[in-house]
Amino acid sequence: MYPPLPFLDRVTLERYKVPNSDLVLEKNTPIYISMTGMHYDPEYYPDPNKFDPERFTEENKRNRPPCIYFPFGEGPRICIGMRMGLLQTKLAIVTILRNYEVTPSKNTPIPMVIDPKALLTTPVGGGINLNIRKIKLN
Ligand code: HEM
Repeated sequence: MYPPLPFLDRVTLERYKVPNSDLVLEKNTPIYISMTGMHYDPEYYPDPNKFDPERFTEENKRNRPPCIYFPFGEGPRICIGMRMGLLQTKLAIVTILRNYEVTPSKNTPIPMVIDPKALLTTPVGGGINLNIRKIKLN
């Protein structure tokens, strides 16, 4: 749910009237799109701070409108390294979880508090404390 990059930036190439509103964006207006805001919008993600992997079943993904979950951006400038990023992340998680048990500690912030001054999505304090225990394989 937490996008590592919390927002996308764009610039209008021409004057644009936002449909169903009086808002007009002049040419060359910088636009910032909050991915964190979209990913935590209770209209699409009820109880957004709850850990609920069911949100990402194929059926639930299909039923959401586009651009409601887009951690790699969207459109012609979507992240070119998306597949590599997903692969690396899954490999890292599997490599850790096959050797270690990871559990919250008494110092784990739940929910995580995001540093409002950080450019990237970063917890306040710069990290998340967890208990890590090596799994003994027979
Ligand atoms: C979990 C990992 C990653 C995340 C969450 C991520 C996220 C993003 C996001 C949000 C954008 C902006 C897209 C937009 O404006 O619509 C972007 C752009 C980009 N990313 Fe990634 N990225 C990841 C990994 C990678 C990797 C592994 C590479 C290269 C090997 C990469 C290369 C790029 C490049 C070159 C762009 C600019 C694309 C353009 O402007 O045409 N990213 N990424």
